Amino acid sequence: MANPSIYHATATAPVNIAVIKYWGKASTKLNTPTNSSLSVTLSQDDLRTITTASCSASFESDALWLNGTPHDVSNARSQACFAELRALRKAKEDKDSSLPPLSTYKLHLISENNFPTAAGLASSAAGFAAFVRAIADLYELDESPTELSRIARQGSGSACRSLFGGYVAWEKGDREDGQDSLAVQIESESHWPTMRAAILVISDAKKGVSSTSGMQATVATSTLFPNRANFVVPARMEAMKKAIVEKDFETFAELTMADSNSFHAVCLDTIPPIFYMNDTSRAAVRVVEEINRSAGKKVAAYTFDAGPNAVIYYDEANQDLVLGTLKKATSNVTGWSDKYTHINAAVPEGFNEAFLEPLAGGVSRVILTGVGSGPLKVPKEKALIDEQGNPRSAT
Ligand SMILES: Nc1ncnc2c1ncn2[C@@H]1O[C@H](COP(=O)(O)OP(=O)(O)OP(=O)(O)O)[C@@H](O)[C@H]1O
Ligand SMILES: C[C@@](O)(CCOP(=O)(O)OP(=O)(O)O)CC(=O)O
Repeated sequence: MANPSIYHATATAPVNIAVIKYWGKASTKLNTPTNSSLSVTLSQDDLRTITTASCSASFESDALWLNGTPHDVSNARSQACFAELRALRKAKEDKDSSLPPLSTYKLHLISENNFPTAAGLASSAAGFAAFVRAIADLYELDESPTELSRIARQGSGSACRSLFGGYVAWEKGDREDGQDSLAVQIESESHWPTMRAAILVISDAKKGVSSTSGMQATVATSTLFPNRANFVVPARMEAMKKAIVEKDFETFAELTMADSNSFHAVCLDTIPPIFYMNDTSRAAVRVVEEINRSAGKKVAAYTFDAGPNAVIYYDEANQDLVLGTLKKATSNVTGWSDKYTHINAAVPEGFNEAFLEPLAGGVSRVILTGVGSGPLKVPKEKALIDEQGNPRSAT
């Protein structure tokens, strides 16, 4: 028999990979950034978090199960998200006394990522976006994704961008209280639907230096950093928005690669230095540069987050050039199945094949995906809880 006193809602949320990177906090308490950033939301057909938010008068404490294991929610970031969402629900209940008092109930969240957690594949972004979206749906909140992004930002900065599909900016904001540090959609996924991303998984181990501690060390010690945050990124944000609006892939590629390199340069300039890229990552950079050189124009753009994995953006029009080359180097790894059997493993004319070998051995898996939508509602019957409120798996 269903337990009528358990309320629940389920949502999925996407990963986003920044092309102008967030690196540096203006306030660690508010989790506001030193610079604005901009990302592409990736398709949930390939990478997604699914989260069921449930609440009941019978629950004794707030709790989260992540991939089947209890996960701490006593940290300030999760607590900030809970508190803000409860306050919005409470305001609704105060206006309408017929509403059940969900804001007074403890929350149980059950969440699953269908990709490695804490491995530089933006799990915290999809994770906190799904966390906030699912609770907002449970509470039937009317706030817009931009308003909810202010809450998700406090869970993990990059999460604020995962509340939208397509091309998303996180405007750093200027206010002391962080209220204007929000995500906005620049263009939806349908504006430039031919944008594709090939992720080369070089390591799915948990990374050595977390983004949070890494960026704080950079702000504290890098002399290159103020120039990046105050001058380089603001100009790039404007140029990147224009490139996206105009669907100008060459400019998009130039800016994406330059910004990834600038971010990893300030990491190297941190004391002690932080290395996220490894030899295989650098081999991926050389392969992309060689694809572009031999094609005579920029048809591919690499970017690396706080880990060694490469994300390579390209336009579907150049799929054969880009995927053909990547397939030639990595055809033995998983990810090339089904939809990609027709891609001929071949390099562009004039491509120097000596660049392929250093990449070949270091890639463990490819994930071939594209631009995608923001969070989605999941029907009640697919919730990650059973009728008694116990966790159950999505698969
Ligand atoms: N589905 C989820 N629900 C709630 N929290 C999550 C979820 N997935 C990940 N997280 C949180 O994010 C943390 C991992 O974030 P971390 O920044 O270390 O790695 P990452 O996001 O995979 O990498 P990066 O942000 O550098 O790309 C987890 O330990 C957990 O606290
Ligand atoms: C390199 C990045 O991926 C850093 C992401 O940092 P997080 O959003 O994980 O950091 P916290 O706010 O401390 O949780 C660049 C980016 O996504 O913009």
